Amino acid sequence: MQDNVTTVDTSAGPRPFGFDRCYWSHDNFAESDDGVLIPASDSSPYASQQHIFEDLGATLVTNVLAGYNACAMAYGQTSAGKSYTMIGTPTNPGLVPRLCAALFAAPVPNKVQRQVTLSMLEIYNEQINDLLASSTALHECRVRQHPKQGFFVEGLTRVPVNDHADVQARMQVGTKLRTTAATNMNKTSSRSHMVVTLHVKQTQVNGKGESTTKTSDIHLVDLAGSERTDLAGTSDQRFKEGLAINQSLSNLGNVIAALADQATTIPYRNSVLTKLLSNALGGNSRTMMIANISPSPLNLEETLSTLRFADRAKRIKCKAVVNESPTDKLIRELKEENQRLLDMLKAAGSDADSDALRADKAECKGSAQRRF
Ligand SMILES: Nc1ncnc2c1ncn2[C@@H]1O[C@H](COP(=O)(O)OP(=O)(O)OP(=O)(O)O)[C@@H](O)[C@H]1O
Repeated sequence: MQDNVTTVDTSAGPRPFGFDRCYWSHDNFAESDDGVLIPASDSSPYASQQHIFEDLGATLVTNVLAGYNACAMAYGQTSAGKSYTMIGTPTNPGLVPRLCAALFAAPVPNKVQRQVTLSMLEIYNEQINDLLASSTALHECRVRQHPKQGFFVEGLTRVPVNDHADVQARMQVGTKLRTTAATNMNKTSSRSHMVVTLHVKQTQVNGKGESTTKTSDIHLVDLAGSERTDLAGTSDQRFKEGLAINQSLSNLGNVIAALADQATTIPYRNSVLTKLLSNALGGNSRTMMIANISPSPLNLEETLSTLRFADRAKRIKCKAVVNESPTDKLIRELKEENQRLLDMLKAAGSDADSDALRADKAECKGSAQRRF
C-alpha cells in the first residue's frame, strides 16, 4: 500500500488499484499499557481505530447532523477485519461505537431538539430478523415498499436512545441474540449480514413557535464474509445458507455494477440486502464502502475479487440531499428570501440615508462658508 494505491502481486505481475483512501493495519503496531493498538513508531503506516474514525467516521457524523442520510459498510472475506473495523473490541472500539459517541457528544444548537432512535437487524437466508424486538428470541420481519419512501422493514423495532451507553447496552443485547441464534443453528454470525441504523430527527423551533424538521438515517452495515462457499457435499442447511449469501452478495455486486454503468434498470429487487440498501447505494445518501483485505498470498483470489468489487463501487455517484419535509423546506426558503429582501431594503435605505446626510452636511458647510 502506497498512499492511495494498493498493489497486489499476481502471477501476471503487479496489479495496482487506486482508491479514495488506503489503510495498512497488518503490522508495525505496538500495544499501549491499556491495550490500545497504536503505530509502533512515527514512521509506521499502521492505521489505528482512532485514525480510521478521524478520517472516515467524523465526516459521517457531520453529514448526519446536517440532515443527510449516511451509510458505512464493510465488505470482504471472513477474517479480513470487517467486524474489527465496524465494531472493534472494548479496548479498540471501531467505527460504530466511536460514531455513536461523537453523535451524542455533538452540541445541540439553541432551540433545536434532537431525538435519536436505534434499530438493528440481521439478514440470514433472505430472512430479516429484528434483533431488538426481544432479548430472548429473534423476531422475523418483512420488507415492504412505500410508493414514495421506497423499501422499508415492516414493524421493525426502533428504540429511543439518549446516549452512547444506551446504544451500547442495546447493541450488546442484539449481538448476543444474534450469536446465540447462530450457535443454536450451528452457524457463525459471519454467515449473516447485520444492519444497525440510527435515525436522527432534529426539530428547530423559532421565536414564533414554528418548527422545521430534518431527519436522517445512518446505516452501519457489517456484511457476511464474501468468500465463495464451496457448496459441494454440504448439508442442506449449509447449502441453503451458502446459496443465500452468494446470492445476496453477488446481487449486491450486480447492483453496484449497474449503478456504476448508469444502467436504466437496477436489480434492487433481487435480494433483501439490496432492497434495504437501495437508498444508500443509488439514492439519497452519502455512502462509504470499506473493502477489507488480507495480505496473505493464500487469499490472493479473494483479495483480487474484493478489490475489483470496490473498484466498481467507487464509480457510483450518489446524490444526497438534506431531508426536510417539503412544507418545511418551502417555509425555510421563503423566510430566507424574505430576509434577503429585507436586508437589501435595509442596505438601500441606509445608503439613501447616508446620501441624504452627506447632501445635508454639504449644504450646511456651504452656507457656513457663505456666512464667513
Ligand atoms: N486492523 C486490525 N488490527 C488488529 N487486529 C485486527 C485488525 N483487523 C482485524 N483484526 C483481528 O483479526 C481477526 C479477524 O477480524 P474480524 O473478526 O473483524 O474479521 P471479519 O472480516 O469480520 O470476519 P467475519 O466475516 O468472520 O465476521 C480478529 O481477531 C480481529 O481482532
